[in-house]
Amino acid sequence: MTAQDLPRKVKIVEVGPRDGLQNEKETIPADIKIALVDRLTAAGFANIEAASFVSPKWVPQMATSTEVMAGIARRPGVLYSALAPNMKGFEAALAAGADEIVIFGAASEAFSQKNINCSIAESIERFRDVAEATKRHGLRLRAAVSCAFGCPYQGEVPLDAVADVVARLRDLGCDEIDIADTIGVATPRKVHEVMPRVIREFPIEGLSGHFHDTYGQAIANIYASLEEGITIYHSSVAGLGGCPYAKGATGNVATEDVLYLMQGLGIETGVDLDAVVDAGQFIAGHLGRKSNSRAGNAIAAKRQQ
Ligand SMILES: CC(C)(COP(=O)([O-])OP(=O)([O-])OC[C@H]1O[C@@H](n2cnc3c(N)ncnc32)[C@H](O)[C@@H]1OP(=O)([O-])[O-])[C@@H](O)C(=O)NCCC(=O)NCCSC(=O)C[C@@](C)(O)CC(=O)[O-]
Repeated sequence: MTAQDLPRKVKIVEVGPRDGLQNEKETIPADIKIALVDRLTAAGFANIEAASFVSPKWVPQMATSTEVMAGIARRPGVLYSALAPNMKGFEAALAAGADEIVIFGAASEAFSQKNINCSIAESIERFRDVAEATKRHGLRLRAAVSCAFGCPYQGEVPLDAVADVVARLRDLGCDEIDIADTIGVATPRKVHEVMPRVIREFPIEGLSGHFHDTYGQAIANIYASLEEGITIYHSSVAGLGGCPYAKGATGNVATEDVLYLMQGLGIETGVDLDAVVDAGQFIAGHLGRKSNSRAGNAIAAKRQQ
């Protein structure tokens, strides 16, 4: 396969304000989160994961989600997504005006227990109510499948387990399903095994690749996913993040790096790389550390010359 055969256009879902920030120890003021989302909106993303309505005891950083959703300057046509693990989360996300509800399950029993305190089967039952309510209110429904490429607790995750969860989430009426490498252990070979298997269960146009970059493989894994025809990718500005229930896992692949890759391949994203570099420098500055984006730092350094 050559670069000519890759998709010509992809959707990048910016998950920095949620997946990126949820793991930060210091409480980030809502106005900083709002300023970040507004910068990302201005950069041209069609979909931003802005909030998470989960137990504040489990993930304290997301406790300001209602305030964040109320404060952002929404651009018409942009989807602002929010995580909701149960009906309590759904009601809060609905009241906050989320455009898309994200339920989040796992292909690994052990991870499901640690992350949402229930088995995979129980999670599907909880999600059923959320899915029905989401559809009833005319909102979009997305689902994440954590540990699709490996689990921090049980290690190897069988392909059939991934496919089975994808099929169960499909049956709940999901519009989009995220195939997540929660701990960043995948390599392209694994991607070429997992993606074709899940494509058999769910329309390819609605499948996304959600890669963490713990082992530095995320860009290679995205390229492998492009070769499989996947056209939706998640990334986090400045490479923010890590999962609170996956120790040692680093952030999502940096959005700036993904945009640089897509630009180089001539693949349309509709997102302004320079504006994302600015957003990355803004949030890294607030956190008092260097951005994790190689491309973002290189572009920022070049501007100083
Ligand atoms: C799912 C639960 C709630 C179960 O937690 P539980 O303790 O089994 O739930 P519960 O129903 O027994 O409720 C316990 C307490 O939480 C409250 N509660 C219950 N639900 C909510 C809610 N929605 N919003 C606010 N509060 C809530 C509830 O009211 C109660 O409060 P109390 O009476 O003790 O004061 C808990 O395990 C939880 O919140 N987990 C969150 C885990 C999480 O957010 N993980 C990170 C996101 S997933 C991720 O990052 C992976 C992803 C998506 O990016 C893809 C990838 O890379 O893999």
